[in-house]
Amino acid sequence: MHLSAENLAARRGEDLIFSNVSFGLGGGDALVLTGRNGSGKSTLLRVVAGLLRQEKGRVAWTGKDGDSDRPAGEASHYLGHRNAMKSELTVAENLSFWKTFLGDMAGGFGLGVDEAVEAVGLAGITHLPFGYLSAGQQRRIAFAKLLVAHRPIWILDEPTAALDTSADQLFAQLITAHQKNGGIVLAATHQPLGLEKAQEMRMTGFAGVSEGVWG
Ligand SMILES: Nc1ncnc2c1ncn2[C@@H]1O[C@H](COP(=O)(O)OP(=O)(O)OP(=O)(O)O)[C@@H](O)[C@H]1O
Repeated sequence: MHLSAENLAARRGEDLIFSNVSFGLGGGDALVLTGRNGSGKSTLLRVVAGLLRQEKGRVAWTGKDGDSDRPAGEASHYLGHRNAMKSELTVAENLSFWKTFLGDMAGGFGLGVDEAVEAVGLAGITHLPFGYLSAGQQRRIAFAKLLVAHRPIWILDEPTAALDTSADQLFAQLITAHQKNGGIVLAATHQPLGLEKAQEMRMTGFAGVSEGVWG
């Protein structure tokens, strides 16, 4: 499996936010985007997820079965700043909706709703409306959405915002487990996620990017 981005450029409104961004990730790889506020991290994630059209360049993934040059969004989970859950529905109803709506892609199976909630440390609250949960609990349930349907690519925008230290560690373990299963992770963050073997790409706005290794 391979996710590749070549010479991407993106515009928001009138402004070119970045250009000439390229990377290639294979199964098990993680790329962490860092950089100041407004440097274009969320914009790049949204382009890769297929939620925003790029100005230039291409992004594509090739599946295990040789299914090549497909839009990366087809194979991705996207966890944005917002949690994509309905406040008035219960946790179980929200996650069941996503499990049915997304379904599993070839190559893996999502967890059941109860198992996924347990995996994010919140067993026993699936009957509560999502809107009753604390900000950190809501973020944990949003993360459980990644577990209920199989997608090889996880695109994560500030996944640990509003989380306590134990949740930070839990998310790092879940992301690492995804990598060990051959998954790809692309994440934007202002704080180290504690991932093993993650590459870093520092977004510097229109001036370009520099690459290094995180941790
Ligand atoms: N809809 C829009 N129209 C015009 N400009 C936008 C729009 N959305 C974002 N921008 C601008 O695009 C630039 C990049 O924003 P982006 O959200 O990608 O940055 P970021 O690196 O993720 O920032 P942060 O660290 O604050 O989350 C910013 O200058 C922002 O003001």
